[in-house]
Amino acid sequence: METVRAAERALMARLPEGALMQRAAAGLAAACAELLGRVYGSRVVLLVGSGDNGGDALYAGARLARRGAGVTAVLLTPGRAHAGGLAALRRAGGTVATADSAAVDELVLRADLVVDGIVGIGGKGGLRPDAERLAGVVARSRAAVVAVDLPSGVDADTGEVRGAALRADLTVTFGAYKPGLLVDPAREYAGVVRLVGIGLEPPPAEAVLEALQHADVARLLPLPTGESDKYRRGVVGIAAGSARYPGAAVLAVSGALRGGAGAVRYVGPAGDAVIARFPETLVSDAGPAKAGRVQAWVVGPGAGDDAAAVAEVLEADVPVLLDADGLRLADREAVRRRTSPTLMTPHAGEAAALLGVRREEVEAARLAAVRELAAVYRATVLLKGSTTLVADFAGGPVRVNATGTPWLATAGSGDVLSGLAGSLLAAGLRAPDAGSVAAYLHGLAGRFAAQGAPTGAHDVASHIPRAWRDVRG
Ligand SMILES: NC(=O)C1=CN([C@@H]2O[C@H](COP(=O)(O)OP(=O)(O)OC[C@H]3O[C@@H](n4cnc5c(N)ncnc54)[C@H](OP(=O)(O)O)[C@@H]3O)[C@@H](O)[C@H]2O)[C@@H](O)CC1
Ligand SMILES: [K+]
Repeated sequence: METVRAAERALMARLPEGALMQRAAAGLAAACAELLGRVYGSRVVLLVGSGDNGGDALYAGARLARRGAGVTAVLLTPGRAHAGGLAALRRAGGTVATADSAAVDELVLRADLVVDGIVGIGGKGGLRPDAERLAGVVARSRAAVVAVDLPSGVDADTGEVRGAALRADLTVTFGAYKPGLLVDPAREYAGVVRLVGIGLEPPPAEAVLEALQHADVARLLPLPTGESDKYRRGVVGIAAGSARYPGAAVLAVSGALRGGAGAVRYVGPAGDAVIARFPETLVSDAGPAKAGRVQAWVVGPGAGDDAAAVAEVLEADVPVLLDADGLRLADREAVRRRTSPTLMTPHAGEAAALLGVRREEVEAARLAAVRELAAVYRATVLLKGSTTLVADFAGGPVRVNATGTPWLATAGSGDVLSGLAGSLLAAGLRAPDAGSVAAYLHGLAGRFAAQGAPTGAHDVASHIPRAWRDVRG
């Protein structure tokens, strides 16, 4: 499993700094050269802060200057720039300016490439005023922007962005991905992220985030054996849909049929619509308590105000997935009391309502929000959005899903996800695995369905089998 994590400052500090910085600068310079195409004669501006992040930029700038680029370092804190890097740049023929000199805006506006070495993992707080002003000039420039380690102004550990930050086309990061490069809103500022190995392997036990890859998902997928019958493969119960929203039931069932459970049992008022589309569904209109045995429940998509169904499901001693109206109707104490796993799948708006904060606060601090919700409900929480996060109340790394696509932001897409994740729960996956595997398959299916064009939720569901095949290789 590829582990992504917060920057490990203590570990880095024990290693020979000069050597690591040279490796970092070499990787950075190579990426810049690739982006420039032709290095000789190009105009490069380095924005240099007072720490080692600026040192990386200076050494990389020296490498580009040796290959014939015109390189100017703009120092934000003259007198405190990395001394070795500055000397190397000067030796290579680079020039130096200070951020307050009148010519700096012109330099930035005419540059082919701007290298953001203002601040890296050592940054605290947002950009300071002089850096903020420069960020504005960079935004007006046509230059390509390469961020060193991470875009200056974003929070490396949380992905939060308070105030202005540099917007990069490419971020060259060293040793390990930082949460700020993977979690929105910071992720948006990073552009394409390239990892340059510098010989630092983070200890997995200290990971803050982790991302499943194909091989991890393939290991977790529930596969039938010779012994399997439909009951051994698990029955998933779907309590969803209403007279007003029968489509939510159909879509949740469409996801559930492709999640590995042996059978799907539907309970609710949309049975006719479900059967018409998926005749293999077991349908009943009695409440969940009378529906017969299931190995996991999904409750909520399009369910309207059926609080009784939600309460009945929460009493069941099997894993429960709460989505949409189910999140709103569930009693917090009833969820906390449960001894079987609960998986909650809110989007930012629903998470905000549950936490009693504004939606913008959840969007600005997704990592903190998903952890808090998991702790408050003693549940596993899958926070949907441009980067889907899965946190468990027991702690451990938060899982970030890498397969999503903006095309998935379409009506009914969440209903498909809930059915799929519920089916994986019924097939025996742990709640964090069911949530993260479902998000992974759903994201891939969304990509296959969309292929660069708008798509509907039913189409995403019908591409789930292709996602399975893709994962299994
Ligand atoms: N260690 C290693 O082995 C390797 C590390 N590497 C590289 O080093 C980077 C980390 O370097 P670092 O620790 O020197 O911190 P860094 O991010 O440059 O910033 C700290 C400086 O900035 C200042 N400052 C703080 N906040 C600020 C703000 N908001 N706005 C402006 N300034 C602010 C603060 O000074 P202050 O003014 O607060 O006294 C301090 O001087 C890392 O990201 C990677 O690029 C690679 O070479 C690989 C090997
Ligand atoms: K930076």
